[in-house]
Amino acid sequence: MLSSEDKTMESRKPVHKLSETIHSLLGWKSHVTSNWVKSVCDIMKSAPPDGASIISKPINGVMENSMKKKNDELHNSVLKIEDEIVALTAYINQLNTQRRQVLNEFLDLRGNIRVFCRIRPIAVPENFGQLKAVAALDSSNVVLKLAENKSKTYSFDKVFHPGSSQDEVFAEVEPVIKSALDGYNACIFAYGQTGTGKSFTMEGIPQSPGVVARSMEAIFKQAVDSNHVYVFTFSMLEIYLGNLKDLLVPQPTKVMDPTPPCLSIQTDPKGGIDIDNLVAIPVTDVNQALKLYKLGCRFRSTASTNSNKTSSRSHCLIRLSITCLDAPERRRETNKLWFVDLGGSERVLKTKASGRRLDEGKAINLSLSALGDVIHALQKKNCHVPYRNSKLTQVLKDSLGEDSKTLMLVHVSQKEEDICETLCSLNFATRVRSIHLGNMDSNEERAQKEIAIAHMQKKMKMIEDERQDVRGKIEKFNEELQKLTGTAPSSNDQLEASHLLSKFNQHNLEATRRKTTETKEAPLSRIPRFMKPTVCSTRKYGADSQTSEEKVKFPARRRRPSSHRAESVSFPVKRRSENNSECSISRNSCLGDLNVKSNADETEYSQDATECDIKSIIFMEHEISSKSSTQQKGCLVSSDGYGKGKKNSFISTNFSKVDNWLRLHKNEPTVSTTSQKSKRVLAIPAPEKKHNYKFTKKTIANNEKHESYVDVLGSGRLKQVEIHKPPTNMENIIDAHSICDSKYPPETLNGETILHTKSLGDMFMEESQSNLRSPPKIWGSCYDMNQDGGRVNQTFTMQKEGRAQSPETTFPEKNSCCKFSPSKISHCTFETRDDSGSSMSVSEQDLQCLLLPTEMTESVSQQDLQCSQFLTEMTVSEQELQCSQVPTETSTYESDSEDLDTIDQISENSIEKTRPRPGIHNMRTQRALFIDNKNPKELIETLVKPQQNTEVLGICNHIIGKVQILGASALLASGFNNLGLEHEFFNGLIL
Ligand SMILES: Nc1ncnc2c1ncn2[C@@H]1O[C@H](COP(=O)(O)OP(=O)(O)OP(=O)(O)O)[C@@H](O)[C@H]1O
Repeated sequence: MLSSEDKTMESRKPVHKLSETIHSLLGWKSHVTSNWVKSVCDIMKSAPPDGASIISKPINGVMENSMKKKNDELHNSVLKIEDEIVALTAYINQLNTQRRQVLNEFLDLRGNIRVFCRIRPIAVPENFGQLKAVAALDSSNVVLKLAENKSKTYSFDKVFHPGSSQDEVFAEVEPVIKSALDGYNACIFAYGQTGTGKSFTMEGIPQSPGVVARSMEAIFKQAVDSNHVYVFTFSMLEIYLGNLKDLLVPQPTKVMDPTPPCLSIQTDPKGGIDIDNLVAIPVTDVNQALKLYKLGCRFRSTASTNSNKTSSRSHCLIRLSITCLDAPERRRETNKLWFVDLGGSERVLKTKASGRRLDEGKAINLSLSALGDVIHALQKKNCHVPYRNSKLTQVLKDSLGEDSKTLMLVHVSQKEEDICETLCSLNFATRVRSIHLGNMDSNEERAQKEIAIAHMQKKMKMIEDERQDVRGKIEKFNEELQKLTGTAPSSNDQLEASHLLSKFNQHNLEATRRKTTETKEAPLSRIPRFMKPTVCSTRKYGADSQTSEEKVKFPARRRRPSSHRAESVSFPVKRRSENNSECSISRNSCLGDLNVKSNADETEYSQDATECDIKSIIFMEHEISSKSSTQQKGCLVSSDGYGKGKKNSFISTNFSKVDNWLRLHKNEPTVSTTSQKSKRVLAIPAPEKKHNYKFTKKTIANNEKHESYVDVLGSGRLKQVEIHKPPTNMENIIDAHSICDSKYPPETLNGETILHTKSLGDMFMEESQSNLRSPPKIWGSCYDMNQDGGRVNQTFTMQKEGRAQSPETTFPEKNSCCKFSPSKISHCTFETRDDSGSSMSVSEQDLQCLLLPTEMTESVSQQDLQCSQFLTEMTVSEQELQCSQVPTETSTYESDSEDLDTIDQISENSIEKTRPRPGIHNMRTQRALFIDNKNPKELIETLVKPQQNTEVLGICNHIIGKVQILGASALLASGFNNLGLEHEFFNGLIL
């Protein structure tokens, strides 16, 4: 039997021995023509890989030589092309370096800060009766007609007349974009009076995109064209009323929405500026960048003013971070390119702005003046530059100085009525321009500079043409190479790119890891108290700063509705089209119909961008791009998609902020109250469970005051009680002093005052010694425990006046007894929420309330109260506990202020010192203990010395009797009668 391998060999045999077969054929059949032999050889040559070995085996000397020759030729030509490509690549690199040098020289000559002036055209309806105050003299001079025979000329690097197109503007902006790719920090900003076309220049209109869109396109194209691999991240923020706002994060529109984390400006030791918490999204191509830009624009705050129907009420800043690891000649490994659409300067008198519009205008003017101061200081080469005077200059600090390229586009209006603003803008722009050019330059020097600049421009053009030529040649050679070898030329690039990407990812990952380890929080227990986060700081810095433990314990607080939000109403945007309305709206709302929540003087804007909007751009794009990115050089961020498979660490790191926020948005804290308005709380004790309680504070219902201190039993030690908004549906009476057991004086454990609460049984007993009168429908008790000790810290007594509503709130009328064990009484958490409708949360399982009979009135006597089996340390079964559900709805008996007064009173005075207001305090105490005791002193005495009360003896004896019965029963049950003791013995015990 032949094995499968042998069979394969057998099947290959004829092909392997084809040359020998031909030999033999030639010998045997001399009539076979040489043509036939040639054709057979051709077939062999074109045979599939299996036949490759045949080629290597020469048929004869001639064929061997010709084959070798051909192979060599092929090999040589491949080598030659490869050499050419290498040489051309080296040349193109040389040209790149030259171009970079020339560009820098050019920009240096022009100045690190270049200033362009753009004159806004007057629209036809506006044109009527308008005189033109500004005109472009030539491509670099502008004339301002101040009076009939007085005018002033201003010089700028470039002047765009009213008819200039967006293309023309961008052509002048492009060198700065190139500088950004060369590793320089760059900043392009639009300045000018409101309504002069800043947003038109930067953002553009759909038919004619602005500088931002064009720059994005150019930068991605140049990145692909270059021989380097770049990684880009996109961020967008606005400075509104002096505050930074991330435009890529949905802003809260509802009261319940969580507040996004605060953006804060950080300076690194090298002077670099970073914005903490600003979302930076990696973008791999221009489409992603533009989609994010569009999304951010939707979030911008705009409003209708007298000067502009869609006036920007903030400064909008777009940041493109560029990282390139394989280009040591670049200025920086990571640099930033800023696009800034400044808010329009406006004269309040003219715009007649008031309210919020006025505030916005003032904030804009202030920051613009701070920008002017910075520029002035830079111009004067002052040692102190006042960057810190505004958020705008702080953010742009490292992009405005010496080592960066700045381009300012000043916008002016032609209208005569705007002449003052135009004059201010032109003066400001001239001041900016003079930073580098210097006012001291003579005309001759300036002329020389202009010649040098022109020369540089020529040189740059030549280099650029040459580069294009060389690039064309390289492409041709690559195609030839592809034909010869059958391999794609980009494979090397891809390999290189993926290598660089992994390097970049590693770099980022390490940086992130370093950052996290540096900032890793020490365990809270080890941190000094003053360093621990406060509620405010936790709220300010968002949920991120909370430990997971904290998150579990204290669900994120909901935003307290600010007054203006509370006033917000929804109405269609179209109705607000009048100029100078007091409503700021998102940019998108100008385009489409939105549910804008706004009001007069309302500057909050509804943003309709949802989670989906962001995810669709951020995540979907990355999913898509991950497939296409391998095709591109310079567009290298890949991902396996959101939430599945292996994720690109870099992306995941960068997305985490968005994702966290979105998660935060989703996981709104759910209020787990069991005592919502109409919900009932089980009074029957829940099966005991092991709790890991760590309640350290109680929130006790009350009104505005936030905290009060209760000095318990005059011990001098304060127990902190936090007070929030009152639950309107429940009364809480805290009579800590009334339930503290005098037998066990308070002690301190871990700095906390520990109250040995009087057991409920004791209280019950005591109360029964007094005249029972008008017992409340509900009363209950709860206490909290520390995780470890199970110590009772505090006891609350709740009660309800009036009739219980529940049919379950029945109690045996005759035999009105209540059996319970304090040991079964578990924990109770009182929790009020300031904005959630004053709910009170009482843990269902933890709260064990004792319900007294509904019909229990003054007529209830001591005999009726057959509270016979009261055993403080015994667990009483659920059946024994004749308790039922307690409705939490309670009537408002006393005003909240009264509650507060009482608490205050308690806090101020120890029990001994207390001079409670007769009435309220008295009533409380009485209600707490179900007794009618006119004098609180008497009450205390009753508590402290119950034995002195003669009536007490009766009930005590009664209880003792019951205990004896129980004891005897226990003895019987455990078989003591077997010892020979007679029934009389047990009866004697009982009686
Ligand atoms: N060069 C221009 N060509 C055509 N229309 C223009 C031009 N410049 C501005 N406009 C138009 O003028 C109006 C106001 O422009 P824009 O909103 O850009 O001003 P702005 O300076 O950004 O104002 P603000 O500072 O209040 O935001 C827009 O309708 C815009 O389309």
